[in-house]
Amino acid sequence: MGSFARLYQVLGIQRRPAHIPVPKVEPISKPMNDETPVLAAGNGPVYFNEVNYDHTSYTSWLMKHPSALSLFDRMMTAAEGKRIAIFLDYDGTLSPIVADPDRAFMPEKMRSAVNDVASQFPTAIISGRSLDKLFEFVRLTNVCYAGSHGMDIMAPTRLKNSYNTKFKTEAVDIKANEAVHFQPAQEFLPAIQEVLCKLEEETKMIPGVMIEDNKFCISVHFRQVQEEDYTRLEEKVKAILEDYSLLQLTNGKKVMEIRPSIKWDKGHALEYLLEFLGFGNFNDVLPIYIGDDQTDEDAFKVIQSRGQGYSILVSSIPKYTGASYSLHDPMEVLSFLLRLVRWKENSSVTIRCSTQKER
Ligand SMILES: O=P(O)(O)OC[C@H]1O[C@H](O[C@H]2O[C@H](CO)[C@@H](O)[C@H](O)[C@H]2O)[C@H](O)[C@@H](O)[C@@H]1O
Repeated sequence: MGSFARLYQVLGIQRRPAHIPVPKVEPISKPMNDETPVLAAGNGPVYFNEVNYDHTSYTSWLMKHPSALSLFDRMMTAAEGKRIAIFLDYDGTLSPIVADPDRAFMPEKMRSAVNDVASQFPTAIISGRSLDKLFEFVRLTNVCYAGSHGMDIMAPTRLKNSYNTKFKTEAVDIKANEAVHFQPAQEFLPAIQEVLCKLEEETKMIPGVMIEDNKFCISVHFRQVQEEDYTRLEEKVKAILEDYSLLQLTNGKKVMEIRPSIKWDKGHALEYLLEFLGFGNFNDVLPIYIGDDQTDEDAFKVIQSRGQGYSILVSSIPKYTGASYSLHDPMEVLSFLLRLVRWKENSSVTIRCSTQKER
């Protein structure tokens, strides 16, 4: 048994045995499972999942979105002398996707790697989870956090160089360090709370539904719902939302997400955090963003439009993405983070040695 597998076992994380295929699940009306379309030559969009995609298509997809591990040296040579900042998604990136959202623990090795990365580079974790839940999972005090898809940002004040004062209130993090909170969707909280109560009441008769309160967003999980109940669930959710025109419905990995209809997403959170870190006005800044889900595409777009930085999609299947690079799964994310730390340590030694020689 590999060390990760052992770690998963100790932590009680569920993994699907390799010989049991993931059941093929049809989308509700749009794709609502783990799969996103890839273009099959001449045939229009096709939905791939672990059952029906083949390795040839993954290999040709890799040509367009090469592995950030294979190209690590080349990427880092280009990053030499730049101010690097690291942005990480949580579910599916730092923790494996598991059936029970409450048990999506971060392996200890990953926590230690993120801690090491954060001691070398400004680091932020941007997630759809509530800020509290995210902090409970990660438990590191040297990183910035953005929960609710970027609508709830908490950053240690000591990491701050400059920031936007709009919507800002001073706060204190659990270790009593000063922190900055940024919550651009506060006015939506009453509506979100109302919808949460209605959803809990009106979906409780559908077995397997799990409603997750992510503070400024709500996740309606259907990973454990029987396929024949999908339509009923979707109808119930949509009927509730008819009375709330300021809330919108989006899709993630076997989850429907309800969130405020404001122009604020993970891409905006990335820009906000760059500004907060004092990196907003420099043209030698190189953000590295790693994420696995649809909501991470907004951050990939920001990196693309800045014309600087590396966007890395975590995916074991071919997908439409704006990311330039890829990593196969959280284990590869771990390897990438460890290499990053080693690269930084080695480049610091090289700089120290050459400065000493010059003296
Ligand atoms: O932005 P992220 O950190 O990727 O969060 C997105 C959603 O992730 C979680 O749900 C997903 O992971 C669960 C645990 O592995 C899995 O059971 C679920 O099917 C996935 O959709 C989280 O529970 C959601 O609230 C987040 O919005």
